[in-house]
Amino acid sequence: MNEPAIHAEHLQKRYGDTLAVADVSLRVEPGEVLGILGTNGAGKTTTVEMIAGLRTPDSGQVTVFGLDPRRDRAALRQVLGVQLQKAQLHDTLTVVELVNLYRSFYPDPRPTDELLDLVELGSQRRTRFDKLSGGQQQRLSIALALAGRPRVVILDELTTGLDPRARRRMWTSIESLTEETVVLVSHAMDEVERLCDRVAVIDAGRVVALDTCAGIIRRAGTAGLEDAFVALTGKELEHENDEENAA
Ligand SMILES: Nc1ncnc2c1ncn2[C@@H]1O[C@H](COP(=O)(O)OP(=O)(O)OP(=O)(O)O)[C@@H](O)[C@H]1O
Repeated sequence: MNEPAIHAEHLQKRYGDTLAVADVSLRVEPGEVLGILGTNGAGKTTTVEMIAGLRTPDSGQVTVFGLDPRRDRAALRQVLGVQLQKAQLHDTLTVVELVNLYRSFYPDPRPTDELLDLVELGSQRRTRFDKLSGGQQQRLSIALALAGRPRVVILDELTTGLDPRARRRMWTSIESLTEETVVLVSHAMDEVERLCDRVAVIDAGRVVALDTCAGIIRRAGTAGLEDAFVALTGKELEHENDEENAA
């Protein structure tokens, strides 16, 4: 079998008394789009932060194309792009300055215009980061995650806070990433069903299902992914975009 893009085995992470990640094992194949689906506080962000080397697991192992995210930091930076929920960027730099700053970290970066087009920020190129809307800031952070042509991209809450049109356009952009391995943290069923080859359902820090959407639905014996999620976790997902989508 080929080397996996991501191989996580029995990851565990605690914050004080909170067991954020109890036991997460995942294998993501190169080129695959894996969704991580779970309710608030399920442990999704902590899981991807351990994959990205931003947090050290208390126990367990993770590799990204064979690299240890903590030990092989410099090498990992060349293969992994991360967009986290809250981007912390230099507020006073403009969109194009930030894009070019990030491009400068890599030997063969994507062209500036390609990045701006991908997230539809071409007309905001001279706007300072702190003058962008929340959705624009989020789109910029996705462009920055893709600047170095990473082999693996982690996107945490790709479209949360985006309006319905921006959401659909972002999906189209992600669908154009055919070479990359993508880990997409989400609590939106429609997003996961459209974009992901397989889905890991995480509940209370554990993987309770890891399969294609169709496989998860079949095993749960439900009509759709949403009902399967409820059957697996006993919890409902929030629907922050529903009202907007109906508009
Ligand atoms: N830095 C931290 N310090 C203390 N507790 C934390 C910290 N980060 C997360 N937690 C707790 O760990 C648990 C898992 O959090 P995590 O952010 O990984 O979940 P999540 O599934 O990404 O949630 P969300 O969908 O709300 O982003 C939660 O109970 C959260 O409150």
